[in-house]
Formats: sequence, structure tokens, C-alpha cells
Amino acid sequence: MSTDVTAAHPYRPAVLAGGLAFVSGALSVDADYVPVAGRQEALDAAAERMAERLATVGGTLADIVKLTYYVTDLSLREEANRQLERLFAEARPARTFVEVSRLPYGATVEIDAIAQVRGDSTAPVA
Ligand SMILES: CC(=[NH2+])C(=O)[O-]
Repeated sequence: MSTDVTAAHPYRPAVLAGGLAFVSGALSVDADYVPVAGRQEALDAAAERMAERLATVGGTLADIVKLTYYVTDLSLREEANRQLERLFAEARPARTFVEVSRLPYGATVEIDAIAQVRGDSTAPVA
């Protein structure tokens, strides 16, 4: 999936502050902002886009300490739990999981994150 990390938005995909990376919410949409269909596919799309945003400040999934999931259907929680196990194994981040009435572009999932970016990152903020 191509990304929107360089697209024009009035916010940055991720911001470094005090050794932490704050990742803007990543939606389950494709490169044309069309909502990704399918429960697992939507979760995976949002996670992939969140990881791309984190990468703009040199972070990886291994750096994540907190996730927040916003979903339009709370019954996605079981699939989201399996996704977390798949992506993070034992290195489990903290998480908040909430149902919301609507998300931008008709997406069904949005994920944001806080990460502790390690190492000597020289990645520019996009
Ligand atoms: C999609 C998103 N992060 C926003 O703030 O609209």
C-alpha cells in the first residue's frame, strides 16, 4: 500500500518530543482514502499506516509503548487482540480500545501510538 505520509495535512504523521514519538491517528483507508473492506484487512491497513507514520521519525513497532484503537464496531476487539499478539508477541504495549460513532473518510479503524524511539535516529520529520 502506498502511503500518505507526505500528503498535505495540517499535522505531521509523527512528532518527536522528549525522546518519545507521538504518531497521528492512522486510518484504515487506501492511498486514495477509500475505506479498506474486511475486518482483519481494516485492522491491518490501519496498523500498517501507523507503522509507516512512526517510521518517518525513525521508529519501529518494537519502539511502541502505547496504542489507542478507535473503531466503529467494538466487536473488532477480538481480532485486534490477535493482531497485537501477532505484531508484538511478548513485548506488549499498553493499549486503549474505544468505539466511536464515525471516523474520517468512512474508515472503520484508526490507530495512534506513542513510541520510545531508540538509537541514533536521523530520520527527518515529514
Ligand atoms: C486522520 C487524522 N489523524 C486526523 O487527525 O484527521
